[in-house]
Amino acid sequence: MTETMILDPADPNLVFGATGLLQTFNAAGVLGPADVHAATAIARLAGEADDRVRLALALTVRAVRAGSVCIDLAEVHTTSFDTSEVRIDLAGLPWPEPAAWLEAVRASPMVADGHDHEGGRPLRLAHGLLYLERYWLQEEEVRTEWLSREERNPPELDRDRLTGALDRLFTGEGLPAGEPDQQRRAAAVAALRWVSVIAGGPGTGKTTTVARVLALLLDQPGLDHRPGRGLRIALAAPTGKAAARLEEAVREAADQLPAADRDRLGELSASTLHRLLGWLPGSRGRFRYHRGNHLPYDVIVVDETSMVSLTLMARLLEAVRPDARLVFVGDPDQLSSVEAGAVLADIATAPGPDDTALDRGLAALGLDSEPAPPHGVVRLSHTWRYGGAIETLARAIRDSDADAAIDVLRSGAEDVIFVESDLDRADPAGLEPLRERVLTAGRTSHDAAAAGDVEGALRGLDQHRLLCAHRQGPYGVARWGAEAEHWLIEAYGSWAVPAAPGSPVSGRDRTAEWYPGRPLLITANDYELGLYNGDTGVVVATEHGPRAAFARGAEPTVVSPVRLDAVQTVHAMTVHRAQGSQFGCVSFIVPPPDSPLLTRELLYTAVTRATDRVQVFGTVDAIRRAVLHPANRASGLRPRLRPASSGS
Ligand SMILES: Nc1ncnc2c1ncn2[C@@H]1O[C@H](COP(=O)(O)OP(=O)(O)OP(=O)(O)O)[C@@H](O)[C@H]1O
Repeated sequence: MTETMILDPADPNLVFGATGLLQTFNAAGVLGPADVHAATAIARLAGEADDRVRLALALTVRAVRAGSVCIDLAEVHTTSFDTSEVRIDLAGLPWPEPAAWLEAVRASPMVADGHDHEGGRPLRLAHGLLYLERYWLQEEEVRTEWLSREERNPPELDRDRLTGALDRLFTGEGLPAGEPDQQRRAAAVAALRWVSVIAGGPGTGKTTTVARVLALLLDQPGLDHRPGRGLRIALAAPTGKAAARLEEAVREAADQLPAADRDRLGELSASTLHRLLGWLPGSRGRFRYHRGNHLPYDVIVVDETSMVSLTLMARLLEAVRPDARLVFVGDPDQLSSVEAGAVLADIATAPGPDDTALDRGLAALGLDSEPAPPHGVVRLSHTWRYGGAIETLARAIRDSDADAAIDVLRSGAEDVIFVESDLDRADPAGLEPLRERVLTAGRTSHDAAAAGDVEGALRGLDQHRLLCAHRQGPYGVARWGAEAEHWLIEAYGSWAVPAAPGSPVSGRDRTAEWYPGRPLLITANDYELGLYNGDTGVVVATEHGPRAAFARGAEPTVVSPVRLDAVQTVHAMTVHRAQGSQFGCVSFIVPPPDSPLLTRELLYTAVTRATDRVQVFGTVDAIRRAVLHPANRASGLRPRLRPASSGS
């Protein structure tokens, strides 16, 4: 929901009847109606009359909506909750004095005070942070499940076989002289631990490494090596699109393995995490597999882990047998999940105790040139897919080097275009590269779709994607999607629109609405169809009438439009929604420098969605601001990823 500062009696964001601090913070746009209502109702039930405690509760609810797991009462007055598209002046608000506020919260009957306090209260104050109890429990679950896997005796392995397989599968060929083979190291760590992370940016060979890790494990003696028997392997990702990409990429990587390894691997398919966990209709977050009914797999690989929320990670970890290997794959520098948590980034940056078992294991494999990485996280840094200006730009953003990022943007490189333009205007200058890409990709997709070519239409769809940070306003999806649609109509005429301009909705020609090449966005999960919020597809003309096609590994999902409940036309989308996908060309509308959404992770994620060309539209000030401002998601996981005895 967009927050606003405007005090308008008809404003749906204002809660009439709110009192005290809740009213003030609601009127200022810090708290939304959901936060105020939740805090009022819970405080009433708990008999809590202290205004400051009600405010703390409402802010905790607000923080979760903005992606944080908890709040720090001493810091919250400086927090810009980053779902807001408008910056709110926090300094002018009547923030309670922090020490007294903390004491009031600590004494409240709504608050369980301390790590070990019994549960059953709505809030928990632990390690200086205030949580909704539900998120505290999930964070504890992730922490303890992760640590219990670290503390178990390492998996038993035949070291000689492992060394032989590492030598066969990781030759280091193609790496610059002297550069250590981090893929080999990541594979060894994945084999030697119950839980590990293969981290890296696009094209660093994460999936290639996954295929080889699986080959290493299948090479171990004592297993029935027939595909589908012996070692039971699951591949999963948070979205349908990401699962489809994982399946395809593992298949391609497997094709490059020596024949015997390839045969042992067989055909692997990937699913969404929801499907893996056994989504139950109408169960509101309960899954078929859980602590009391573990998943049957021996190895579970999860791709695009940056998109996994705290809640989903907690459900996954409890559902996985303690003696199953978990390999997480992802890019910790990307935006975090839409829902609360930044689990991958937390784990990838958490300090850890010395891992002596892993040190010994790596030494036995001759991989002891560096100490064992904390928490089994190995970062791949060599890029194999492309080395052009996109990579240089991504690296500069990740390294927080604003001057270097601006140099690349202005370098005139073929694959990085920077249009320095004031997008706040009605008719901004320099949009020609954007218009050209919109028209070319639209044409390709339409022509293939009109000819009934599903694959071609889907390929056209991925040729170009227009990304924004905001939904509304001069920098938002609504404006830029309409702009793109306008260009398409102007260039190609009526096929590019759902109905003739100006025609009343009731008089709409239903077939015209499903015109070939119409780009679609799914806006709610549909587990029956296996389509998920954020999936994109395209309408294709078939002999049976128009059909909606979605990329799904080897076989696209093709469904009748009447079966789609939550779908809209997508000419532009948010960067968040584009996570887990890549496109030939990406055009990114950079928000203004004062946008709370403008973070390093946002810019990095937008830029790295492109494989061949990125077009950035905005100002140098906004780029500089983004590069220098990392996202700020509060969570207690990073500092607490160590045994409780060493840090409560
Ligand atoms: N060690 C290697 N030697 C040669 N080529 C490699 C190596 N590792 C990866 N590649 C090649 O680099 C490309 C990217 O690899 P891969 O798809 O595994 O990367 P990724 O990190 O999974 O990428 P993304 O995150 O974009 O999906 C592939 O074409 C792959 O064949």
